[in-house]
Amino acid sequence: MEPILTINNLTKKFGSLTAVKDLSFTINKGNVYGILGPNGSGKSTTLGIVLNVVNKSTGDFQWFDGNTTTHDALKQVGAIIERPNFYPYMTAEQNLKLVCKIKGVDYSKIDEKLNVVGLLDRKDHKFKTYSLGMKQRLAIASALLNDPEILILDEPTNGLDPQGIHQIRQIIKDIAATGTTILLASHLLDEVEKVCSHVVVLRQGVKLYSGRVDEMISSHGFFELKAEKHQELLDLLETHSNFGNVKLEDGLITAFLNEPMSASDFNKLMFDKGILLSHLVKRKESLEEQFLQLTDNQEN
Ligand SMILES: Nc1ncnc2c1ncn2[C@@H]1O[C@H](COP(=O)(O)OP(=O)(O)OP(=O)(O)O)[C@@H](O)[C@H]1O
Repeated sequence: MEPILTINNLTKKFGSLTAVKDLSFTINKGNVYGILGPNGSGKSTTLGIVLNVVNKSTGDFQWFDGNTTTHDALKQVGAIIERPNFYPYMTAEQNLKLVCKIKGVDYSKIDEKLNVVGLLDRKDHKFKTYSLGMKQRLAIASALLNDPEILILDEPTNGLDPQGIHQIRQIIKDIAATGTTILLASHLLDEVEKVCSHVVVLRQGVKLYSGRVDEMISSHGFFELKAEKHQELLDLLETHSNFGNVKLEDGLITAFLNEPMSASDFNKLMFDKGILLSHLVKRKESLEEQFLQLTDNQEN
């Protein structure tokens, strides 16, 4: 496996607040990674550090094989960590020409990248006439102009309507299918499930889980769960054939998942009953526990 980004024991403090704590993970070439966590869990801070816009406190990170400086490595990184910002009275094409000049990229890339994001037929329209979704797609086209090794996106579907969300997710998948590595931050489990192959789950700056998305919840084993609608959750688990050994102790429910279950089926089950989990811990083995925090996954 070819490493794109390796993060080792990274910590970031803002005064007395620890935004990222002792975080380690590796991004390998060709995969789609999500950093998943509720607001304030340290996602943007982590992205900011590896993109050199936020200073780390302690720990380390290295791009690629570690033989390139961060400054040089970032020339092979496309990133969108802010709201798309282009000249409003210039067309999409004119805006991208400016980006090409700054990045030293040939204009011939413009049509190619506008095509990737489905904006080729709108390239003569002024940026200010674009919808939010189109603005985000233009930002993606812009980030792709120099054919980056990795595309980094912070909350790529925030504020978009369902159609806009669907389009952006599909575009990300299309880009990934061409071999570009993707790293996106999201507070939506749904987004990570639909788009990502791998995930790093953060809560209050601490890594709770990292690994494949499909292994996050799908394999059978013991779970600890908590929800406000306590009784409903108990009833659901007790009557559902795929759960056994359901117990309640000190407000914490434990259950055994008899058969593998996809994360989306699991969430649908909870969602249909109106149950919002505040805590879900999967006990993979008795000694090694893997934690998942799904607190705000269904609020949107
Ligand atoms: N420049 C800063 N100064 C002080 N505190 C900060 C600064 N930037 C972030 N923080 C704090 O660090 C913590 C992590 O913030 P961060 O933005 O990384 O979280 P996040 O997971 O990206 O959440 P969100 O989706 O809300 O941006 C938060 O408590 C935030 O208030």
